[in-house]
Amino acid sequence: MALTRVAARPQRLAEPTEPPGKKPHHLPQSPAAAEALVFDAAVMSRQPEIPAQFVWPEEEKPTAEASEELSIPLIDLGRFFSGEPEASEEVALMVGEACAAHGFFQVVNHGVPPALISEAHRCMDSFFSMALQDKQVTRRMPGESYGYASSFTGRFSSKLPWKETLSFRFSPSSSTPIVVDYFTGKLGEEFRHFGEVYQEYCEMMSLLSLRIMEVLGMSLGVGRRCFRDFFKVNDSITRLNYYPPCQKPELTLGTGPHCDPTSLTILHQDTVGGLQVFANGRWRSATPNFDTFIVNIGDTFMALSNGRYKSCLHRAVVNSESARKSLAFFLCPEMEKVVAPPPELVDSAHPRVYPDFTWSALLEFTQKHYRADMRTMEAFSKWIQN
Ligand SMILES: C=C1C[C@]23C[C@H]1CC[C@H]2[C@]1(C)CCC[C@@](C)(C(=O)O)[C@H]1[C@@H]3C(=O)O
Ligand SMILES: O=C(O)CCC(=O)C(=O)O
Ligand SMILES: [Fe+2]
Repeated sequence: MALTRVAARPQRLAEPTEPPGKKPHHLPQSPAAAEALVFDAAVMSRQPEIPAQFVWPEEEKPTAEASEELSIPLIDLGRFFSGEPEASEEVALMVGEACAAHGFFQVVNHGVPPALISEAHRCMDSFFSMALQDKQVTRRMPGESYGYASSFTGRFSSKLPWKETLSFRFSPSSSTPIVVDYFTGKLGEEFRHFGEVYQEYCEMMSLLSLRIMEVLGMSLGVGRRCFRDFFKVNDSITRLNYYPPCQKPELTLGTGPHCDPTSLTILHQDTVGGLQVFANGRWRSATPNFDTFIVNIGDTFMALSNGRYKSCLHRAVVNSESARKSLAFFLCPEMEKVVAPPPELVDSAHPRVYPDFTWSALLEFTQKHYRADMRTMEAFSKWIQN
């Protein structure tokens, strides 16, 4: 990405209040940090080196052994909803084992039309191939979770991820087609088709999330309705990840090692591959499979399970040959709903692991005070209790 300097819009960034005892993980660039750095992927790929801000520390750089494939538990949702109790129990057992071990599985027979998935990928190609200034029209403002971001140059000063993202909100209870309105409102009437594609995609993702919540409820012994009802109304985020080719892929990361702070992530990656999961003490690659969605437990659901299920540690690597894309649907509860495990999951042998919190508080923590990584919940718990 070419390093160009543009006059920074004068903007007061929230004074970061780092969690006590934690070295500032990142500090939003203050206006005094002078001009915002703008990285233009279209130009960068012709530079011999990558900017220093994109070079990650030795201990976090991708390694060759991580490219070995991970055998991902394959969950057949058709079997769970077949009406045969034994089949449902068997599927719930498989999901429970995967979630207790590493918080990661994939679902097949999910009911999402392949044509919709293909069109969603095609629209992503079209959006991210636009000129930077046209994408910047939807630029993400400091502290916000929605909009276009190029490598988060405005948020972080080091370990920049080699990616561009477009994130937007979805709520099934919205009285208007919120995704259509976002695309037509931000980009104009000519983007109505994009909006309709992603509106339908988000509606399918929300329904799929609720079906997966039934499986998770059964697997934890709290019943199929427990988490399905908790997330029936949700305030979720869809993120389009675009990873440009990088001439030094061994020096950087598309997305750094992290657990999603959200509840459940349903991810569809294109055929290029690059998602890696930390399981059994090693990084392993998740091989793309067009017919399945990759599902991972996030921090908020880990708290809802009172720590029984693991928030999945994962990252994304890039390559020098081709761009890579992934669509991530992040299921999130209503903003002010109290996140606390069902009483069945708390007893003398399983005391509360995390304090009550709201998603809005955790989201604000990750957007204004702390860069989500593999210790977000530890830092957040300290932060809200002080
Ligand atoms: C609520 C969110 C914050 C992030 C997007 C969603 C869920 C995943 C989070 C993220 C991807 C974790 C790694 C760091 C991050 C800054 C990123 O690389 O994009 C995180 C997202 C964010 O804060 O924008
Ligand atoms: O692109 C990927 O495969 C992973 C992206 C991711 O982990 C995220 O957006 O939270
Ligand atoms: Fe993630």
